[in-house]
Amino acid sequence: MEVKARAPGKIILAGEHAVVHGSTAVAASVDLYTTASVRLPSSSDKGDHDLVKLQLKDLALEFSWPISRIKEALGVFVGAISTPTSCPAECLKSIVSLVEDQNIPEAKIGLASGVSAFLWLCSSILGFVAVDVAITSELPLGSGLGSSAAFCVSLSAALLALSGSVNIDREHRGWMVYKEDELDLLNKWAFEGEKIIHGKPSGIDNTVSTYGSMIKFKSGSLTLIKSSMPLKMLITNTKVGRNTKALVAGVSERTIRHPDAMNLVFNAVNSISNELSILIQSPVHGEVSLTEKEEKLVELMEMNQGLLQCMGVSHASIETVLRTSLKYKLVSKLTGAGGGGCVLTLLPNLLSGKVVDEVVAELVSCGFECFIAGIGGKGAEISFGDSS
Ligand SMILES: Nc1ncnc2c1ncn2[C@@H]1O[C@H](COP(=O)(O)OP(=O)(O)OP(=O)(O)O)[C@@H](O)[C@H]1O
Ligand SMILES: C[C@@](O)(CCO)CC(=O)[O-]
Ligand SMILES: [Mg+2]
Repeated sequence: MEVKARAPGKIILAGEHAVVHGSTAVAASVDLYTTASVRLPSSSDKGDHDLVKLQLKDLALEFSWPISRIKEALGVFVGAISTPTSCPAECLKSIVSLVEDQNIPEAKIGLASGVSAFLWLCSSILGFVAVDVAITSELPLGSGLGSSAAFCVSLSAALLALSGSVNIDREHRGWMVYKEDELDLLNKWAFEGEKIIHGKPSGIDNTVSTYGSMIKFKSGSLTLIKSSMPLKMLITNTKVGRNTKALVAGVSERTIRHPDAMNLVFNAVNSISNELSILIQSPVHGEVSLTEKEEKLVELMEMNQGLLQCMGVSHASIETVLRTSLKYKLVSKLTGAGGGGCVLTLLPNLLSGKVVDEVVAELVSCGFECFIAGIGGKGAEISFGDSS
């Protein structure tokens, strides 16, 4: 039996990092997906019926463990748990040793946390059974577009579909969406995977990947929102690698050193996110009103970027994108954890295509990659049998 699940990445319009410390943030899904195909091999599949296998297709990597090895390492901690549960520290140690068995090449060692999250989700949701999982992704990994969340959401969605713990029409062909209670369950499992990858996630990335659309998020709760103005964002990937867990930990350490100052920074971000959410939802009355709203949005993005610099998560490559876009009177802010990764630039409604081409050409000449993705679309979906 085989099931596929796909889950989108995201951009954060305002509030990254501060959201980990209780501030409001605003995020939207992007139409770039991670897909997990999960198959339970039958006893006639020679050699595979006693293995747990993970294939990362885009990276041409494959990992596998005999079920007996996983059971021996994790048996005391897990086995088809019906409610989303955090991986205990002792269990994580055993998972790390299972991952070490696989000798991941040093250049790709960042994948170890994703493989660990896989082992926790797979053995907790399905128990100790042979399974063949293949992952493909349209998202750049570790670049601020929520690749870790899309990985955890797509994987958990497919595993839940096979576990029998969700009510779903297995005869339906094509993509379908879980019902609300099941989406909540999926989101909670994905959050447990994110904890293994991010350390201390706020939950915003897995939430927007699960539900899609655009959300306002604060202290674990979401409000779906809808922008009344077109939001065209140029996404520039600086291609500077970074790791969200380390950046989140760095902000927490700065907060311990300067609690009063940092709490004021987080409060300022909270106000920016709330103002941004009201601004984008309020009605637009003609072109003048749209231009005015864009000017306010640009100012909020600029202020948020300044506060992210205060938190210590900007980077020389991000500053280059800011300076380059500013030459064309365009404003940018980092998105996601920063430290490199992706930057958003608002493309106002009346901006000419010629200017967009020029700014893109200059950013590309710096070695960056630029693209425009659709935002605020679908969340997680699953499919049994053939789908495209
Ligand atoms: N398709 C995938 N296959 C395997 N592992 C993945 C995949 N996507 C993400 N990961 C795991 O997530 C890690 C990247 O997560 P990280 O949180 O650092 O970046 P991100 O999620 O892309 O950005 P942000 O958290 O800022 O939005 C990878 O190093 C890997 O461990
Ligand atoms: C940096 C952060 O705020 C967003 C990463 O996309 C971390 C989190 O909220 O889990
Ligand atoms: Mg992440």
